[in-house]
Amino acid sequence: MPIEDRDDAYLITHALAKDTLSKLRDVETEQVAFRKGLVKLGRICGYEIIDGAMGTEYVSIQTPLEETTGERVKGLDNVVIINVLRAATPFVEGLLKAFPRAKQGVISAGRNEEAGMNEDGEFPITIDYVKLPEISEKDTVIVADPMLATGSTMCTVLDHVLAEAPDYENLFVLSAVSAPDGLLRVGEQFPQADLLTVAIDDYLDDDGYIIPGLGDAGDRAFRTK
Ligand SMILES: O=P(O)(O)OC[C@H]1O[C@H](OP(=O)(O)OP(=O)(O)O)[C@H](O)[C@@H]1O
Ligand SMILES: O=c1cc[nH]c(=O)[nH]1
Ligand SMILES: [Mg+2]
Repeated sequence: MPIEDRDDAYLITHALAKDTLSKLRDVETEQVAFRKGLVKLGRICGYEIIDGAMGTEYVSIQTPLEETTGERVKGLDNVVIINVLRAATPFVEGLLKAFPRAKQGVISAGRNEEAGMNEDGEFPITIDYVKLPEISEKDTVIVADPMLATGSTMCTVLDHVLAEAPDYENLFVLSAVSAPDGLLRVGEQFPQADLLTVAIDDYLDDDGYIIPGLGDAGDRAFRTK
């Protein structure tokens, strides 16, 4: 079973996903390998979403020799992927290999780390840019961000995504590494979303970093520190 149902999330358990995430965690993995790893992980997660959540339908196929029955993934033309800048950019590049015809939305969201976490364990989030495609009831929406820490970013992003359609249900939140606090926060505020992740880590440190995590995904992919 490639996707395992846990109480707080669905775990993507494909062996290559675990292998790729382990390379991403390694402090010795430098920028290029880190970015490529995020692309690869996005592709694997995309394939797993297709396999575990979308299913196939039978279609009639004419081979060069005779007519037969084949299978086609259902709903591949009705996928929306939301890229949460900045760390999700390489992750989304990988997802697009699985969903090449997806409509894409972009939301630039950043944690105000200087302000720090408030007493409820939330960061103030600055949103600089929002450009979303029209989302229809038929669409499967995947909001991708490799890191789900306190969940402050994802909750703010989902507020924007669902502004026009608050009851929208065909919704996946996809991350590579999640902290229990973030899963809890997003799960409570957006019970209609299915939370998908490759790993649920142990806890958040005092600066809101996931432990053991993989460090700062944006900084490692973009070499900003
Ligand atoms: O769950 P949260 O506590 O909100 O943390 C997760 C967010 O933090 C990181 O982004 P960051 O703010 O570092 O911006 P960046 O992607 O530009 O590096 C990460 O990419 C998530 O978007
Ligand atoms: O551990 C963390 C937490 C937030 N953002 C990251 O990139 N890493
Ligand atoms: Mg971010």
